Parts: sequence; structure tokens; C-alpha cells
Amino acid sequence: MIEISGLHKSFVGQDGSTVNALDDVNLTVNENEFLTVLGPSGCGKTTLLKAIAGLIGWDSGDIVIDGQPVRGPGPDRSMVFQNFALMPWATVLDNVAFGMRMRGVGKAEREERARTLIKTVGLSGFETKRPGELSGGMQQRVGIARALAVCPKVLLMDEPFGAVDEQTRRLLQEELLGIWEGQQLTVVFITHSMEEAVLLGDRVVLMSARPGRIAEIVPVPMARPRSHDIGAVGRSPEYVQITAYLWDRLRDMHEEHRDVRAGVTA
Ligand SMILES: Nc1ncnc2c1ncn2[C@@H]1O[C@H](COP(=O)(O)OP(=O)(O)OP(=O)(O)O)[C@@H](O)[C@H]1O
Repeated sequence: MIEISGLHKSFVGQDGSTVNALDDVNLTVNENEFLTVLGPSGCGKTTLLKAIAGLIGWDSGDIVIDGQPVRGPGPDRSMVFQNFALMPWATVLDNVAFGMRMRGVGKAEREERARTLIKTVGLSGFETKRPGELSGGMQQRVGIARALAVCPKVLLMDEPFGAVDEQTRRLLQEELLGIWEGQQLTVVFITHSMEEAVLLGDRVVLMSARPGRIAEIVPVPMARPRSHDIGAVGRSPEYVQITAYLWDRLRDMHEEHRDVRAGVTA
């Protein structure tokens, strides 16, 4: 379980001004939950994810995972980035095995696990290719396999399917859900897409415009498993109802933000 309480994070910009990225964020992510996070650009989603990953510090507040305070990165958490962040000079096999190598896993064992994961994400036969020889969707499959290779308890995904075409996105969504349904894994998944947030999530966290706060948490009580035909899930009445609700809330938030800004400048 991830428990985030009273989290504040500000940045000092290059011009010396302070940006409040997160303001009193309180959030609990349940064990094995698939949590999606939606919110306007710049509201602090990536900042929140990086803080959970232990990649950045924060000003005040706590992040506790299974009773242990987060003080930095750890083997219990893996991150998948939008721009894949693969090592361009290394093969698919070496990219997937990298984290295991860093943790001292022997060559034979790490290659065997890497091959299994490469198969899981549908890339068998591409083990010796380099990222530049792969499509965006294939590169993200490598990113997912690499993140899973270290057997994390928590998978942190920063808009992982934002850079791939619609059809590939759908396939990757189904594959990710299939992987998550088959193992013990807590996922925190950032997206710009309302549809994606509802199709994948157990709950959707709506963040408000800067400074980022949790505006609302919307449960998605649709049946699981959903991986077999995500298209059908997207045609269900519950899906239509929840996305319509989210759209209303996002529009309200946008208007509130615009009014606040107008008030400030008036
Ligand atoms: N290293 C940094 N230095 C200064 N400001 C930063 C830094 N990182 C983020 N910010 C600012 O903090 C705010 C939140 O950024 P963040 O990337 O978390 O937002 P986001 O919701 O993920 O945005 P997007 O949806 O566009 O990716 C933004 O105003 C951003 O400019």
C-alpha cells in the first residue's frame, strides 16, 4: 500500500520564481490496485510519480510504502517513461536485463528472465535488435519488459502510451492489463486520456490545475478482467457514464481555473 500524506513540492524556476507543483496531496493506493491519474497539463502528475519513485525530493509530507518511508529509489518500484528512455546502444535483451545486472543477478538467470519477458510483451525474435530499429510501440514494450524484469511491487507509468498510434495503444493497453491481471502488482498510471483512465483503472484520480491537488477520486466499478476485449469495455453503459462524468468534472475544473486566473489579473 502506498500512503501519501500532506505532500508539498515546489520548484525554483530559472528566473528565480517559485512554482508550486504539488500542494497538500493526500492519497492512498491500495495493494494490487490499478490507479490512473488524470489532470490538466502542468498540474504535477509527473512530479507526483517521480516523488513516489524516489527520484526527486519534496518540501514536506510523507510517502510510505508498506510501512517504509520513501527516501530514494528502491527495488520495489519501477518506472516506465513516455519517451521509453532505453539505452540506444544496447540490444533489446541487454535493455531488459539492465536492472537485473545492476542488482547483481547472474548472466544466465537474467538472460533467461529477460527472454521470458520479451516473449510476454510479444517481442520474441527481436532480442538482438537495438531500439532505433524498433517502432515506438515496440520500444515501449521493451520499456515495460525492462520495468517488470526487477519484479517490482509497484509499477509507475508516466503516460507510457502517449507517443504511439491509436491501434498500438489499444494493443499495449490490453497487454498491460493482461500482465497486471496475472501477477501481484500495484500500478500508478498517468494519462492525458479520459478514455484510457477509465478503461484501465480501478479508480481515476483527478488532479486540479496548478498547484496540483487531488480534486476527486472516481471509482470505476466495471468488471475485471478487461484485457480480453478492451473495445467491448469501451462500449459498455458504465464506461459511457463514467467518461461523461469525468468530462463534466474536467470542464468544471477548467472553468474554475479560468475564473480564478481572471480574478487574479482583473
Ligand atoms: N525541474 C523543474 N524545475 C522547475 N519547474 C519544474 C520542474 N519540473 C516540473 N516543474 C514545474 O512543475 C509543474 C508540474 O510539472 P509536471 O511535469 O509534474 O506536470 P504534469 O502534470 O506531469 O504535466 P504534463 O501533463 O504536461 O506532463 C509545472 O509547472 C512544471 O513547469
